[in-house]
Amino acid sequence: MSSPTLTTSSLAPYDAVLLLSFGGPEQPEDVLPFMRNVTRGKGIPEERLVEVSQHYALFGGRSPINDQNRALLAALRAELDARGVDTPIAWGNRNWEPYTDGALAGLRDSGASRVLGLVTSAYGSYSGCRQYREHVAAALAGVAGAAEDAVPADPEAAAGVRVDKLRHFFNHPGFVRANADAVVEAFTDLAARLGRPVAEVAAQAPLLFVTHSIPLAMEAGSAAVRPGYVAQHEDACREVAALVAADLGTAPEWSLAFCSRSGPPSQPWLEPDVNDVLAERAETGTSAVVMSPIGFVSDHMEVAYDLDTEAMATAKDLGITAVRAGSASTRAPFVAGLVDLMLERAAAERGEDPERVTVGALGAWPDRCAVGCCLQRAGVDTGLPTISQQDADGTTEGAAAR
Ligand SMILES: CC1=C(CCC(=O)O)c2cc3nc(cc4[nH]c(cc5[nH]c(cc1n2)c(C)c5CCC(=O)O)c(CCC(=O)O)c4C)C(CCC(=O)O)=C3C
Ligand SMILES: [Fe+2]
Repeated sequence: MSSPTLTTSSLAPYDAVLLLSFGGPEQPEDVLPFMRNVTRGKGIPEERLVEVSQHYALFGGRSPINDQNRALLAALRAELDARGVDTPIAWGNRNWEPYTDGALAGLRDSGASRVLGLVTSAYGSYSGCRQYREHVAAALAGVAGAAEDAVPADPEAAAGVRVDKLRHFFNHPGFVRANADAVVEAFTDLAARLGRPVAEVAAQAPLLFVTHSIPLAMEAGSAAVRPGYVAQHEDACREVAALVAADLGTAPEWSLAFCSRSGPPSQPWLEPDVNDVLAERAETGTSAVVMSPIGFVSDHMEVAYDLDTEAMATAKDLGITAVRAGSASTRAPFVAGLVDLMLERAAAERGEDPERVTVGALGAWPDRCAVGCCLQRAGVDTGLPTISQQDADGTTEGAAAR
């Protein structure tokens, strides 16, 4: 869905784009070291580590996420080429190879000094926003040769590379359209399985949007400055459901459920869990559902295990026919929307006033986060160096934190 206002074929002032993602193991020996990277300092119980390692073992010790990012990288390259943009695009992960520091060092060595970072998280929270911003700052410190426990206050200046993170895209029309297309396909598939008209099925089978649960303290942290993680999801869900209703001629009843809860049992996380929702639904007579993994950009391990393996088994036990909709992955509207966002941001950095295309009620996410946005725990600002943040006075001119 390319916007008519974004016809320029330049990403100037950016020298390069960096796709930033979570990373995942690619062979059995990688699983435990990857898990330790992810959970370092997070207070995740050892039993949970062992349990999640077994999810990876079920899939031969290989997460699908890296191949999905390779596919996204190729799709973005093709879309940039189609628009006549030859800006290079690289890829780095937070938790596994290829790591962000190596990608940044490579970009710097090839002469890049301004990089546009695209994080594969649609929604803002510590997990999807600040944790990546702190991670890039630490990676830049590494590129600059600083010790791991002595991150300079301005890692971008030290490394000679500035990284701007692209705004969150949960309410961008490309992401919403891609998810809606996938849900329409899922209802069509469900109707075929039941041998009934799709409009009739959409009127009766609930649409369960599913996302990653986070601790309540992290949810509160996400909601301190802007509408929080849950509010962002509800906005996206409402928009996806409206497009589905327009396509199918019937508005499905929808709700938001959570998966992949972690952490100690004493720590409250967002609920309801998708398995509990299925059980409640079965009790009130539901016999068919569509599950849309709206919180996930691709069908990585949370989708492959928590939805396709665990929730599907729950549904089967309960006698519910369930179809899992696809994710945005490399669907054309999503990929085109991401390139629209890159062009929008580049125009803004050139001092132009591009249209900030969004759907829903929340408006465009700011290009730079406010101080105190997306803290890990509400009210606790560790003050760690981060990229893509405003200065304390709300400007972006200072050197310390962008
Ligand atoms: C909001 C969110 C997203 C969605 C946004 C986004 O996409 O960024 C996401 C994505 C992902 N999470 C992933 C994997 C894991 N997440 C874990 C743990 C955690 N996730 C959390 C949140 C999120 N996570 C949180 C609050 C924790 C507790 C520890 C902490 O506070 O950080 C653990 C440790 C074991 C466990 O506890 O489950 C693993 C292995 C993978 C890779 C999958 C693959 O390999 O295909 C991906 C894409
Ligand atoms: Fe996670």
